[in-house]
Amino acid sequence: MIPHLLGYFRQPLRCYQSLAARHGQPFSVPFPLGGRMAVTGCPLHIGRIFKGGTGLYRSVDASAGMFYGDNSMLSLDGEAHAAMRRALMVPVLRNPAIAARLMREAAVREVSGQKAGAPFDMLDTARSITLDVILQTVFGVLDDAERKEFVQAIQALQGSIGFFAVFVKGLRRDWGPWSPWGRFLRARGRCYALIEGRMAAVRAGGEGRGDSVLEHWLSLRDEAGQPLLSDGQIRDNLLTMLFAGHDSTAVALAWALYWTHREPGVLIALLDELEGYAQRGDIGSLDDTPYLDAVCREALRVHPVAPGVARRLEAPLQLGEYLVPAGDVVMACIDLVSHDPAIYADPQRFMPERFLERGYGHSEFIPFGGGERRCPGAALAFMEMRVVLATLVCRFRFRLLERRALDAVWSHGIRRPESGVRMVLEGRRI
Ligand code: HEM
Repeated sequence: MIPHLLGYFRQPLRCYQSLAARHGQPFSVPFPLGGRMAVTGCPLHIGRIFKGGTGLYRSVDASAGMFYGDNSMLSLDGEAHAAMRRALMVPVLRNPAIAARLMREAAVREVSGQKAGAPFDMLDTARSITLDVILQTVFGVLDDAERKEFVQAIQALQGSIGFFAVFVKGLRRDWGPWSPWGRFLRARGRCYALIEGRMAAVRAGGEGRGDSVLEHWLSLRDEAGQPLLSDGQIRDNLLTMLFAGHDSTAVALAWALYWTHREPGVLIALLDELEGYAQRGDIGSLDDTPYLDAVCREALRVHPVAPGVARRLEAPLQLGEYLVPAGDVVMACIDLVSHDPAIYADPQRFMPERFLERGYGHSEFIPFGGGERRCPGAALAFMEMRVVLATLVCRFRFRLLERRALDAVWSHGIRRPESGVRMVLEGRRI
């Protein structure tokens, strides 16, 4: 178990490729939270995993609620999960035109604050942009003081999640504010207090722009005219959105900007396609930009934010010749399928054109997972990648400081570029 875990955490892709070469797919490894896990990057198996119905799976970690709150869609299973998703699945992009405008403004504001000629970390900049966007999407407009408080509270919560507490349940105990779990609980309490304050303000004064996720959830009613969601359900799921909704998008954006500036041909082709957007600045010019889409898809393919998505089985599941027993975990391995040379020729190379030359199936391109737990923020995240990337390359000239191949390292439960993507702002294009 230990050598597997060490190899996995250092280089998940290499570890899984060597196990797949030795044992075929799916192959089985010990699962840190109990039992074994059948891992597969075969599109046929992945399709089968994603087709499994509501009753087939339960959470891989029964105590997930300890992190996100018991009402979070991340903590629920089976029918309770399906019902919560039905209630909560407002299109996060309720008004795409407004969302795109705020994404563009957030991108310009953040980068305009950089000093020309001084090195900066593009991942940090992307995080500020995506945090701003998700806060405005979830809560509507916040004043500067409120925004600052939310940003500090979310960053403190993120910084408080210890690596070991994720995998060692015994460490999830409150031994005071200096203990790892105690620090986490207090940081989460601060976020709860801010969210509850915002809910009260919206209720009391109708504060808000009218199109925020919070306002929508507060307005939902059941057949008897009673609120559909309790305060606890709204609070836990708002925190889930804030948490799940910014870091992963920032990482994907940072990788897209890294490759765009590492491969000069990619930047040239992108600027060529985006000429209309650069001249007019209207979001409508981004409606038909296949190369921009392909760059974003390729960044998600080469560097999946999560190595795979896992489900614990309630009933046995046949994957090829292997019957995975109930109680074990199955993983649709994003890393393996994204780097399968039979699907993506020369998989280590960043080649956006591959997405122009052919389409990829739902089980071949899975950066957002699939089935009933597919990422509910996928449309928002993809749109944000497109708008922010297009805006930054059209408005600003950047130089990449580290041209070497960057590894991905674990951070706060996802993987990010090891040194954050160091860049220099060389000037403005427009
Ligand atoms: C590039 C950015 C993003 C990537 C790569 C990403 C990826 C993922 C993946 C792989 C999953 C697991 C899916 C599964 O189990 O099949 C997931 C779940 C989730 N994501 Fe995202 N995500 C991104 C952005 C977002 C955003 C912007 C939001 C919120 C607005 C969000 C909210 C969530 C939530 C709430 C879940 C849990 C869904 C459930 O368990 O039912 N994500 N995401």
